[in-house]
Amino acid sequence: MELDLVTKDTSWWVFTLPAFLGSQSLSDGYILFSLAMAFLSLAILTWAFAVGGIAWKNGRNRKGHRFIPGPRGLPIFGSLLTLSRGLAHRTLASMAWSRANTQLMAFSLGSTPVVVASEPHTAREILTSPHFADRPIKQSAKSLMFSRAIGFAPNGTYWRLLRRIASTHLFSPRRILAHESLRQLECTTMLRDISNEQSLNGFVFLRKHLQFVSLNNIMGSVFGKTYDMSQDSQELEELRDMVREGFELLGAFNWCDYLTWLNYFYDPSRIQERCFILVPRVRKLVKGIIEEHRLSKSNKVGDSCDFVDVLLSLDGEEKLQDDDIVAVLWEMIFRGTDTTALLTEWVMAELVLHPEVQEKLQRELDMAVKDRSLPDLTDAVVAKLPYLQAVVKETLRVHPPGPLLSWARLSTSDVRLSNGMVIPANTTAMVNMWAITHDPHVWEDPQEFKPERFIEEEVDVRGGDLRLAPFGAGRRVCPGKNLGLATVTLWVAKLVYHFKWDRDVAHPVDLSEILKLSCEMKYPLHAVAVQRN
Ligand code: HEM
Repeated sequence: MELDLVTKDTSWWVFTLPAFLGSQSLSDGYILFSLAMAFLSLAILTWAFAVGGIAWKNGRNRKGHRFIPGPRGLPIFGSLLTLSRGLAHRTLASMAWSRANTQLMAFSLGSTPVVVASEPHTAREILTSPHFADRPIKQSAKSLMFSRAIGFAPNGTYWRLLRRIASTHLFSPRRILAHESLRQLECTTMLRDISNEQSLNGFVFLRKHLQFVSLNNIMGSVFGKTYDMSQDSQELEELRDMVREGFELLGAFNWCDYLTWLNYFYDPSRIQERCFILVPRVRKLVKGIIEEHRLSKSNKVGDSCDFVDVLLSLDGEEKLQDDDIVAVLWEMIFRGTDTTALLTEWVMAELVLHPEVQEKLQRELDMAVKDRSLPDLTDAVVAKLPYLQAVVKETLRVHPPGPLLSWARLSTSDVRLSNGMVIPANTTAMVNMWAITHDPHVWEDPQEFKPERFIEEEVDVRGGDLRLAPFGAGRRVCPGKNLGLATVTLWVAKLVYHFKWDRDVAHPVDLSEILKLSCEMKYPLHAVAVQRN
């Protein structure tokens, strides 16, 4: 409710301004000036009394017996200017640490009230509360149909149906196992391509290979269709271009999400316009694949069918409209490709920088293959290798792909926390996982890359332990976590078993980050791959 009022407060002048500007009379000029001054004074006064900034006016953050502290930011903008550029997770962590606001900090993004938790206990209370099972939806996500997909569908019957279908037919252990042969095949192709590139250039640009293999991987299990880099160039290029454009649009910081009145005249990145151009292209491609499935009438059942077959076979109350199927499939391509590729790239960068860790891992992998007299590594084998698991966990700790857990939550009613603070309804809630995993009160030597810490202590990274929950937690926890972990673990195992990875002197490893939809290496990894097996 409050959000609506704030929107009205700030947008009325957009309509009246042109009339005033057109006026010639002196008295109209005075009126314009007085109104502007009145508006400014009101904004400054409201801001001056609102801890947390303008969106927390009228004591929104004082509903509990402890108030929620936070920075005022600027009048009208709140903390928008501070957080619109750079690495928001690091800026928010510094703010929370320097003000001792780690439990919960309130701030304003324009007219949107936001809280951020930077400590495991409050993070758990937020993520696992049924009152935070909704998400605020960005303009671009809505325009790109994501409100009909799992990630942004409001908590309700439709969202529960989608989660149930996906959990049973895409993410269950049986389905993940059924698609192992595809993962193996794609990985073998990647290893061959890496070897070729190394021979040709003397180094490997790993991101290109990881992005391609992850796209093919998800296309295989979701659409039952994979691409050959050398043959399917047109459709593949179209798909890659659409994914790239979608990432950019979803990841872009859009001022209009927080200052809705800007919509009328300010869209420097042309986000709306580009979304409108992208959607028909996505529809055309995905609907084409759906039609192919309908025409093939293969009636595939059981483990051999892909996710499109499953969605098309739904009947009765479960039956989905074509547009909803497109949205669900499109989201899977999105979530399935970036996270796994970029996490693997971070792992490999750390292994290049820490040769002692790489050697220890190689010894573990060599032993696993030798002891079992295997020709190569499998999902079942790698899942039981403690050091490999520890290396992946340590990378998730140092470089969580979603440092702010990618997509925020929205409170649907006033929520009282155990510390006495009350988060009012309609508040955007974030968890700064990066701050938690870099907090010296939570992790010893948090800046150091030390996989051994996970050998000494078993930590559940799938949402059970909020000291390290890179997949979120609670009912909106990432449904692709097991698939993501199985994929990354297998790729890392094979990359390290088959090659020794060294630094490339011409391209030093740089761990700088860039925060888009996920947090990526700003400078992609280049390394020298020396064949081992
Ligand atoms: C390394 C891999 C991955 C990481 C780190 C990751 C991380 C996350 C995070 C942090 C969330 C938000 C959770 C929350 O709000 O509590 C999320 C949600 C989601 N993820 Fe993942 N993810 C990964 C892989 C995948 C894969 C492979 C897929 C699908 C193919 C996927 C599909 C989704 C979907 C659909 C949601 C929305 C869930 C909902 O709102 O109900 N993710 N992921």
